[in-house]
Amino acid sequence: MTAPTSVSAARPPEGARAPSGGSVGANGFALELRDLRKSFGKTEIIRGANLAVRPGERVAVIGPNGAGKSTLFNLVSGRFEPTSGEVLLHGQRINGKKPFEINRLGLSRSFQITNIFPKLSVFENLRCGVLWSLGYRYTFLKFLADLDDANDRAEELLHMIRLDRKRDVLAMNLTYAEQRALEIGITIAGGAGVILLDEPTAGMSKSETKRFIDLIKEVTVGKTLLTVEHDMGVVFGLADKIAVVVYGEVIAFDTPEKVRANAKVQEAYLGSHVADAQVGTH
Ligand SMILES: Nc1ncnc2c1ncn2[C@@H]1O[C@H](COP(=O)(O)OP(=O)(O)OP(=O)(O)O)[C@@H](O)[C@H]1O
Repeated sequence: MTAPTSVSAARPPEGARAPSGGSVGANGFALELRDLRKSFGKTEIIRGANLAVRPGERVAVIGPNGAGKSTLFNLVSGRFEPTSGEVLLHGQRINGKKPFEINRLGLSRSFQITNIFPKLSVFENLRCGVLWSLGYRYTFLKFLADLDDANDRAEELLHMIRLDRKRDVLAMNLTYAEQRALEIGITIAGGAGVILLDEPTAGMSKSETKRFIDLIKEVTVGKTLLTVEHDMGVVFGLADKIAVVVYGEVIAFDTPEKVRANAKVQEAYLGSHVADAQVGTH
C-alpha cells in the first residue's frame, strides 16, 4: 500500500458530515411536505401532498400503482424539483437542492443494488459509502486503507448488517438478500437521521423478508424511516404509521390500525386487501 502523499488533500468540505440521529426541526418534524405539487408537462402527478413525520417514526408509504409514491420520494430526495409547495427537512426548506446537498443535510435514500460496486468487497463497498457521505471522492481509493475513521465505521456497519462473515467477498458474489442488506448499509453509512427505502424486501422469500424487517428495525433505531411498500405483511410488520397516497395526494396518515379502519382508505385503495392483512404478519 502506497503511503498517502497528502491525506489532507482528500478531506471533505466543511460541513459535509450529515447530522446523526433523527434531529428535530424548529417545527418539531423530521420531514414535512406542504401542499407539494409536481407536474410532468400538463399532467399534475403530485396534487397538493401534505405530510408531517415526527423524528423516529417509521412510515410506510402505500398506494395503488401510479399513485405517485416514487415521484414523492424523488421530490424529497432532490431528484425532481417540485412545481410548487415545500419540502422541509428538520425544518429547513430543501426544495431545489441537489441530492448530494440533501444527503449532507441528513437524508439518505437507498440507491438500489445497481449502486453497489460489484467488483469491490463488501467491506470496500461500505467504506466507499462512508467516504462518499463524508465528501471524499472515489479517486482517493488508493489511500483508503489509511483513513482509520472510515475503516472503523465500515467495520461497525458490516456488523450491523450481519455480513461480518462476508467481509472480503466481492459484492457480485453475494446472494440477492445479502446485496440488499449491503445496500441498506451503504444508505445508513453517513449517519443520516432520515432514511428513505424503496421496497426494501422486494424479491425476497418469506423467511428472508422476516429477517430483513428485523434488520431494518435494528439499523434504523432512533432514525426516521420512510419506505415505499406494496407488501402488506411488511407494512404491518415495520411501520408505526402508514401514509396512503392516492392520485398524488396523501389521503390518510395514521397508525396501521386506524388506517385499516379508515373508510376513505378502504374505498380508495385497500378494500379487502388490507382487511385480510394481519398486524405484525410473519
Ligand atoms: N419523469 C416522469 N415523466 C413523466 N411522467 C412521470 C415521470 N415519473 C413518473 N411519471 C408518471 O407519474 C405517475 C406516478 O408514477 P410513480 O412512479 O410516482 O407512481 P408509484 O405510486 O410509485 O407507482 P408504482 O407503485 O407502480 O411504482 C405515473 O403515471 C408515471 O407515469
